[in-house]
Amino acid sequence: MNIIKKHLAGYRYSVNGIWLAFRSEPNMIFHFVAAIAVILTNSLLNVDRTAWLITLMLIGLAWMAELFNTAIEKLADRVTKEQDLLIGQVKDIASGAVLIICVFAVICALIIYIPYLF
Ligand SMILES: Nc1ncnc2c1ncn2[C@@H]1O[C@H](COP(=O)(O)OP(=O)(O)OP(=O)(O)O)[C@@H](O)[C@H]1O
Repeated sequence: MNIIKKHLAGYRYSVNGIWLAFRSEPNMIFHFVAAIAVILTNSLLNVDRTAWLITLMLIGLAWMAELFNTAIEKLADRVTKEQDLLIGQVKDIASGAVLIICVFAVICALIIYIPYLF
């Protein structure tokens, strides 16, 4: 019973983490709007099951990258808020991870949607 309680408490912390990221990171709103746009486009174009799977995975990966980026930024700010070369590099690399998944998501979206449009 204790194990189940602990496990369920873990979900509460995780959901709290997602909520905190939404509150502290404006980019999360962008990712949310992009996810809604993708879901609407998929429905309007009536895309096949594979396209749904790929786009949903990309949404998940983009959100995951943004959450890691937000966590790393917070940790970096805890280390120091002074200008620091390494902290700057750490933040740039974390934000680069988000950019990479977003660029590949756009490329995948073009490959998936273009045949449905023309
Ligand atoms: N303490 C620091 N020392 C050196 N450079 C920093 C420092 N804090 C931030 N920077 C630089 O400023 C950039 C933006 O950092 P900031 O903490 O404002 O993130 P942000 O604008 O929320 O980024 P993101 O859009 O990725 O969420 C970093 O990528 C880094 O290049």
